[in-house]
Amino acid sequence: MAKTDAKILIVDDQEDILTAGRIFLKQHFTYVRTESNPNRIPYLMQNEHFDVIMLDMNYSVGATSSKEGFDWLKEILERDVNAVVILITAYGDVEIAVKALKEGATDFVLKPWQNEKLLATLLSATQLRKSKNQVQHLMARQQHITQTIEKNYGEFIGVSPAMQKVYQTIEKVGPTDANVLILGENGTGKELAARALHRKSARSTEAFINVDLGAVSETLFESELFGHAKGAYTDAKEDRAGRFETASGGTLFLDEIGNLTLPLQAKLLTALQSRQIIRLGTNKAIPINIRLVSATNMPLHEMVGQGRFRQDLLYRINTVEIQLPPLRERKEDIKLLAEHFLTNYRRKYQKPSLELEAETIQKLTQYHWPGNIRELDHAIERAVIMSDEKALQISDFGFAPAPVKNEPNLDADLTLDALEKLMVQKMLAKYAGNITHAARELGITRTALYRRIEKHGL
Ligand SMILES: Nc1ncnc2c1ncn2[C@@H]1O[C@H](COP(=O)(O)OP(=O)(O)OP(=O)(O)O)[C@@H](O)[C@H]1O
Repeated sequence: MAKTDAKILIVDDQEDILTAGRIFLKQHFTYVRTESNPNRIPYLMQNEHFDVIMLDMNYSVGATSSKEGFDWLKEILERDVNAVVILITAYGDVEIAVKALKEGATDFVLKPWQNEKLLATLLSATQLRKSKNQVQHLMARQQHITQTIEKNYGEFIGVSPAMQKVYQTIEKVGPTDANVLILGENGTGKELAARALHRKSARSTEAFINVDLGAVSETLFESELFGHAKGAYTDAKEDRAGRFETASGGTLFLDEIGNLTLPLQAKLLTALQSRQIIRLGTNKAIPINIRLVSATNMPLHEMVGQGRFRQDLLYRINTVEIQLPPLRERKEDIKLLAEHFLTNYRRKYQKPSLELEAETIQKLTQYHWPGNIRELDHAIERAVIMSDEKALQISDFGFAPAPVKNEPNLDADLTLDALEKLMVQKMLAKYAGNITHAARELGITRTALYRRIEKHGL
């Protein structure tokens, strides 16, 4: 049988125990080290990573209190919180074994041991160590990913009075657990605001989970939000937690909440009211502890009047409302934002000396920015790519979309690309720049639509 790849340390003052352990375990594990002097434990741990440490409880002649063993257990766990320690106890020391488990030991073996039992205990201990290592690795990776995302969703830029008000509200509301509804057109920074609220909260070290409700289909809604058990439906190949569960302890950001149909609004409301969810295909209620932040570009209050949005759901999600102003209503921020994006893209595209001239800034300020800050961001990126000059010219932007006047003449020499551009323009005009609706009618995702807007310079 192949040996298990693991490093085992046995600490015991009885040489016969060490010899027996070494001879037996070396047949099953790649590395076994024995030590009769517990005082060498710190040195050994400093120099080697052990997957499992087997630890005797008594070292002084005649000692039976196990005090030394408990002290060493504590010391080992202080040096490595993920250490997997198996205690070696004398027959009849059940109370001591139970106390040791409570203090962080993983398991115990009785002296003299039966080889088969010892092997089974050590195999599950090495498995546990492997899982602990994986968890640690995943946590480190998640932290790294979170930091990267936070960097992309960095600082808020803007000095306008409207934005000052937004900052003040975020400062006040962030640290509370209040449910917040963020309203504003596409690209005004709603997700940025939601992330800022999370960062300011006591939950900031926990997850920030984002659900784009505009992109979740009616059939997958429950599975996506509440999770499912294996076999709950054809494609449910394994048990899976939903976004509510994953966000537990942290913040759940429900983007595009105005796009939910009435039946789905009812399901969402039930989960929010009861503060628990039931995974699809099970009947066990799982308590959830989330801070809810929602966002939409739809006029939710009007929609309540029209019977398109449930009033009780609105009350549940809007303890505090934050209204993000469109960019055209805070023109004083355009210059700052443009310069901010220019700094980023100068670096990215290695054009360090590119400048924005006063005349270009003035033109940018006059434009109405239907796609708001996201549009400005993309416009600057495109202009930086296109520019051959020292300063960005307004012609590098080309952002004013030509209105779609006539239906395309399909008999004319129209390329597939030109046709795609026309379709995108038409849908954007039809839905007054509402990306979610235009994307839905085109049958593509919002990201895919943004890519096409970018591609065709719309
Ligand atoms: N005040 C701001 N300062 C700097 N960057 C901003 C600001 N507001 C928004 N942005 C940037 O603009 C882009 C769009 O912002 P965000 O995704 O938060 O908008 P949104 O309102 O959630 O959009 P949508 O409704 O389309 O989902 C992001 O890259 C974001 O970092």
